Amino acid sequence: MTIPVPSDTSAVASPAIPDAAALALRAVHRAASELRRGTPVLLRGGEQPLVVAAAEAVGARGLAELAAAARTPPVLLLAPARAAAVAPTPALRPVQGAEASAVALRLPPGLLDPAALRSLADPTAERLLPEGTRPERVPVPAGAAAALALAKLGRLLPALVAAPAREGPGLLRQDLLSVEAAQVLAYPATAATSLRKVAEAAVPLEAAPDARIVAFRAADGGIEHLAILVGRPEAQEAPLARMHSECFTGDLLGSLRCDCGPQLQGAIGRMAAEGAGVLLYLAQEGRGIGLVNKLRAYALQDAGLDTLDANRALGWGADERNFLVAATMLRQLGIGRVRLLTNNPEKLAALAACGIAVEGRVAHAFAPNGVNDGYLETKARRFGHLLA
Ligand SMILES: Nc1nc2c(ncn2[C@@H]2O[C@H](COP(=O)(O)OP(=O)(O)OP(=O)(O)O)[C@@H](O)[C@H]2O)c(=O)[nH]1
Ligand SMILES: [Zn+2]
Repeated sequence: MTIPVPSDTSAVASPAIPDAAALALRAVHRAASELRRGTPVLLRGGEQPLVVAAAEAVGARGLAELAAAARTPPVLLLAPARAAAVAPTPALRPVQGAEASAVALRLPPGLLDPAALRSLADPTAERLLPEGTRPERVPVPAGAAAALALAKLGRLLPALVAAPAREGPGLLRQDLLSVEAAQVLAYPATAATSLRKVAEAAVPLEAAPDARIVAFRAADGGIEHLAILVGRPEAQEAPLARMHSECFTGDLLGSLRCDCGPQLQGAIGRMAAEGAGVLLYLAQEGRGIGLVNKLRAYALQDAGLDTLDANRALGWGADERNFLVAATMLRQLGIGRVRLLTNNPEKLAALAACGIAVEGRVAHAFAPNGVNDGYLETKARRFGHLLA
């Protein structure tokens, strides 16, 4: 029996990326998974390693492992916006550089418990703290910014228990995974540039019978990003393109809270009408915060915050997406110039900054549906979205 060889081997071959980059991606991806399991990890880079665990995931066992590896009692690391809600007192000293993006709080013994940590981390899980147990601000340890970044890569709330690690063989016996702070900070760019085509097939769509899907995977082994090609966009001078961030609720369920469903279908329909286009379906649910955190943000929006303040209250930025992913995919598809379907000026600037020539913007606004009116109004007023 002969095994058929695909005619386009670029669809299956995965050119090697430099060893150091591959090892860095592996180390960071593993460490983020450990945090999701409630296991502590070691962050190296400062004068002494920091042992950290995710506040929303750590249980009694993880806290005991952390204590065994720590030189001092742990502190709680939070993003500044969340810390302002938990401990509204001035910082002890002005903070500078990367550490300005984190706040450290001393944890009174009563709060070093999984349920208390979860409620300190998560504004949607808040419960009253016992009288006199308000956490107090302390100096931020080196590596705090990388610790918060690692939790975010694991799509966890940026809230961690952290302590300087003990030196010596005792630490090795703990068998904790270790990762470099610099590798964590470089991860989004390293992962984006490591994307490679891993599969390709024709998938005729109701609105676009001549459609293909090309799947791209990063060397970290994480979730794939998809390109939906209508016709042959690579043969056009500057084809229609859309960078569409995944929205489980809007794209799949038809949620009325956002405009993603109509934007997705509308983009494909428009590309079919023009005869060609490329829609990049990016695994960046919730503007990069993940579905679980988007649901938390929705709960905060139901309590009165808008979409931007809800992200910040959870400790995230307003928009955590990285569009280098999209530029890498376009380049591998042989598309260097595009007309971008979007209302978001940040997307135009971000794609251009990654080396794709953005020849113009094609407006992509849909009428409010009675539920998403406030959301669309916030996008225009606070994100600068263009309405036409
Ligand atoms: N965090 C958060 N994400 C949301 C919310 N509503 C929708 N999203 C996410 O926002 C993303 C949709 O953004 P896009 O449509 O790609 O882009 P955009 O920034 O709105 O710009 P356009 O190109 O004009 O649509 C999806 O990942 C949604 O899951 C929300 O209230 N909070
Ligand atoms: Zn949506």
